[in-house]
Amino acid sequence: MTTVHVLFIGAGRMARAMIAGIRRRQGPIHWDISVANHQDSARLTELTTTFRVRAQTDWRTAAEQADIIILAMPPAAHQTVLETLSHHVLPHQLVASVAAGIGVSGLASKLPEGTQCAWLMPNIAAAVGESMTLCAFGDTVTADNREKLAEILRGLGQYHVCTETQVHHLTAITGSAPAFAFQFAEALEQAATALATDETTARLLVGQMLLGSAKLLLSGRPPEELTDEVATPGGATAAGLSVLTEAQFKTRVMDAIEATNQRARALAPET
Ligand SMILES: NC(=O)C1=CN([C@@H]2O[C@H](COP(=O)(O)OP(=O)(O)OC[C@H]3O[C@@H](n4cnc5c(N)ncnc54)[C@H](OP(=O)(O)O)[C@@H]3O)[C@@H](O)[C@H]2O)C=CC1
Ligand SMILES: O=C(O)[C@@H]1CCC=N1
Repeated sequence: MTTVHVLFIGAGRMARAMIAGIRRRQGPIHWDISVANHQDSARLTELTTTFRVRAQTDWRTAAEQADIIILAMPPAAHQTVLETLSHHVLPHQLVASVAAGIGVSGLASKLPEGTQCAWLMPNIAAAVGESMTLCAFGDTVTADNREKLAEILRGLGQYHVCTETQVHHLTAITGSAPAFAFQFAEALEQAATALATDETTARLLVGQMLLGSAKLLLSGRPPEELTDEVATPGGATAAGLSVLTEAQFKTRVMDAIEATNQRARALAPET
């Protein structure tokens, strides 16, 4: 079995979800994973014991051994880290960032010319192998490194290769929208507990309802058609849908998407 060395710089929520996803998959590669963060040593200890990863107090040492370096830290931390990394990165290595707004061109512009770069936009469901991850590759990435990264992304769930511009526009849809879905779930759970049941039951009812709805969507049927199938003409669901329409539900969702993507662009360091 091939061993591939992966270094995560940043050990927060996204790194944890990705490592959990990678460790779930029984694929053709053995992943030797190192993890570094800024200062939270308790976090590194927790990751080490849970996921068989190596904690690194100085990522520069581990960077030399890495085949793939994944930047999983806030966009604002990239400038300094990339400046240092540019003195260490080697031509055969792949540098990938999951930071919102960063862009594969932004990444490449701060590293030596020809450095192999990729920009990923996973989501938190990577932890359960159900992320919808976007991936934009830089021009210089070799077929071998594309395949290695693809193997990581298969561990996280589904992935979709697209352009950098598409990742900018779709960040809110795949990276952030799980939080919107969780807010919807929270509102439904609150209604369920206020009206009829306990919290555990409410979680099951709402979670299974969302899972079933997602499966129907993934079967390829359009949401308008599925909505019509639920809403019997003149029936109960139609009354609830009118309230959402009155509140301009779809417009508000679009506003949230735009605000998210704008903020992502603003957080990224200038190229
Ligand atoms: N959370 C999500 O669902 C998603 C997040 N992302 C992206 O993932 C990235 C991380 O987000 P998230 O995990 O939520 O954030 P967290 O705040 O949970 O984690 C950030 C991590 O980065 C580390 N860090 C900060 N500065 C540095 C530095 N200079 N050098 C090394 N490590 C550093 C922190 O270390 P310490 O704790 O020691 O300070 C921490 O481990 C962001 O760029 C975000 O845009 C992308 C898609 C989804
Ligand atoms: O909130 C954030 O900035 C990150 C980007 C996508 C999801 N979380």
